[in-house]
Amino acid sequence: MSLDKPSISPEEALQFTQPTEGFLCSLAANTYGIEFFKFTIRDMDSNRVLFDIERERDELPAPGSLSPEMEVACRSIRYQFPPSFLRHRTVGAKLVFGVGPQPVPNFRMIERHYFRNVLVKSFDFAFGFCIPNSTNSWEAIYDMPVLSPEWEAAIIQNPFETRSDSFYFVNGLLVMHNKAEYAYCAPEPHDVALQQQQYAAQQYAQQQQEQQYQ
Ligand SMILES: CCCCCCCCCCCCCC(=O)O
Repeated sequence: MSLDKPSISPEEALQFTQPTEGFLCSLAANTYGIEFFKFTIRDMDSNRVLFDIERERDELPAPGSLSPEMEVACRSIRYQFPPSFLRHRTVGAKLVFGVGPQPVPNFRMIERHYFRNVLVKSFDFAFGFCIPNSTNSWEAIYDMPVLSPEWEAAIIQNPFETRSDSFYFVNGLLVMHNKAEYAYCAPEPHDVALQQQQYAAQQYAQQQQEQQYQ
């Protein structure tokens, strides 16, 4: 990846019609020391938490200290959601992040979601100004797309062929670019709970039987 690559503008990000080839800025472009600590997704109707991840508050890797493979890995994430995720009306994605010693003006995220090479939904969220050395909490509200039954089935049946590019801008300058891949075929939480209950009942029955023979 070349550090000399000219940055893209928010307007250009909003024109993309398919996932980008690779990343459009280097890790070194994050000169504001923006660091993500916690990410929680909840269903806005039920308030149920659908995904929650937290990471250690350690130092950002020094530019150039990671191998190219590690660099790709630390900018990419794979989500596994159940099919019902696609049927929520709105989900809230709350990000807790810190910034370095400089003020961060006009912090903005543009996120493009594709199935294969077709744009399914585009999001454009503005956080605004971040105070130097602050930890901030930002909940972006995603209006979920209304999918036809055919599209929904295709997305569910083809795990990780739904992808997104997240572009983070400060004052119109691209400072971070991350990628995500999605499988929407994970077991539904109520099925997992049912399996756990069935397993516990089997274990209990087995224990009772063993006690009878002692
Ligand atoms: C099939 C298109 C669905 C579009 C909506 C998906 C909403 C997903 C919310 C979570 C996005 C997290 C992105 C990230 O990790 O950067």
